[in-house]
Amino acid sequence: MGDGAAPLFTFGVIADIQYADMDDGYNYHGTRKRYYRNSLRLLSDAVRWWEEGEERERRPGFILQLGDIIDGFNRRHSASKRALQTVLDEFSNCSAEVHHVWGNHEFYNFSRDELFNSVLDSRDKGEGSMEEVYAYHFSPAPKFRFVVLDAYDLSIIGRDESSERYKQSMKIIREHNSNDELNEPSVSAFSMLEGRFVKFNGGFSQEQLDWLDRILVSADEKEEKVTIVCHICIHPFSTCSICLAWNYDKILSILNSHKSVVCFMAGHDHDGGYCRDEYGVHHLTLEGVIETPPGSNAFGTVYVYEDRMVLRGRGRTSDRVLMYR
Ligand SMILES: Nc1ccn([C@@H]2O[C@H](COP(=O)(O)OP(=O)(O)OC[C@H](O)CO)[C@@H](O)[C@H]2O)c(=O)n1
Repeated sequence: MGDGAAPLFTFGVIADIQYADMDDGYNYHGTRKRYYRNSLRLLSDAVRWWEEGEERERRPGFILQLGDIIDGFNRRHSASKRALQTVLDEFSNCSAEVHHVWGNHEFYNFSRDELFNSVLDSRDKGEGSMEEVYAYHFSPAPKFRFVVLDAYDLSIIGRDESSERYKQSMKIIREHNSNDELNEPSVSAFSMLEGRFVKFNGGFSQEQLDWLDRILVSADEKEEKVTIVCHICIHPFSTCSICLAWNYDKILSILNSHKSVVCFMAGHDHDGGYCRDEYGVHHLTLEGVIETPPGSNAFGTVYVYEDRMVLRGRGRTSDRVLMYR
C-alpha cells in the first residue's frame, strides 16, 4: 500500500451521515436499517481517528464531507438547525478544514438561498467558484486539484417552482418518469438506467458542465491530477442505477476527454461501490454512515503520493490503491 513513505498530503472522506436525534428507522421500502443517532457517534469516532490515530505528519489536511450531513426527518421536527449545529460541533473537534458537498437531504432541510453563505457553503475555501451553482475548485498542493460539483443544479428539489431551472428539470424528469410520485422510479422494460430519473436525484446544467470543462482544460495544461467530488454517482458500474445522476453520460464524456482527471468520489448509494472506467478514472462511492451499525464505521483516509492515492478505509469502507493513469 506504500504506507511506509510519507505522503505528499492526506485527506479524509465521509458520506451520508444523515444525523437526526431520533430512534433507528428504515429506508422508504423498509429494507435497510438507518441508525440516526449512532451516525453522530460514528462521526465522532472518525474525527478521533483523524486527530489521534495517526502520526502528526500523516493527519488529514482537509475532510471531504460528501453530502446528506443531516436527515430530512429533521425538517418535520423543526430540528434542522439544531441537528446541523450538533454535527458541525462534532466536526469542529477536527483540526482539518471541512469541504461540504450538498446532497438531497440538504435541500429537504434548507432552501438553496439558506445553504448559500451558510456554514455548508465552502466556496470561500476554494480559489474559483460558480456564482449561482454550488461548484468550486481548490488546490491543496502543487499539481493537485479538487473540484466540488453541484449534482442538484438540475433538480426539482431546492429549485423555486417559478425558476427556469425547475421548469427545465421537471421537463426532463417527466419525459422519463410517468409516476405521480416522482420519488418512485419508473423502470422501463428496456433499461434499468431509466430508474435514475427520480426526484431525489438531479444533474448538471450545461453552464456547470462548460465551467468544469474549462477547469479541466487548465488542469491538463498544468499537468495536475484532479479529483472530482459530488453527492450523486456518475458511473453505472460504481452504483445501483437509482443513484446515478440524470445526465451522468454527459459528465462522463467530459471527464474522459481530460487526462488530468484521476478520480471521482460520491456518496448517495449507502452500499458504496467502485469501478475503474476504460479511461483509467477511478469512481469511488463511499458507504453511507447512516446505514452503518454500531460497532462498525464507514469513512476513509486518503494518502496522496506522486503516482497514486492510497485509501485506508475503516469499517465498511475498503482499502484501495488508486493508481493514476
Ligand atoms: N420509492 C421511494 C423512495 C424514496 N421516497 C422518498 O424520497 C426521499 C428520499 O429517499 P431516501 O431513501 O431517504 O434518500 P437517500 O438519499 O437517503 O437514499 C438514496 C438511496 O435510496 C440510497 O441507496 C424520502 O423522503 C423518501 O421517503 C419515496 O417517496 N419513494
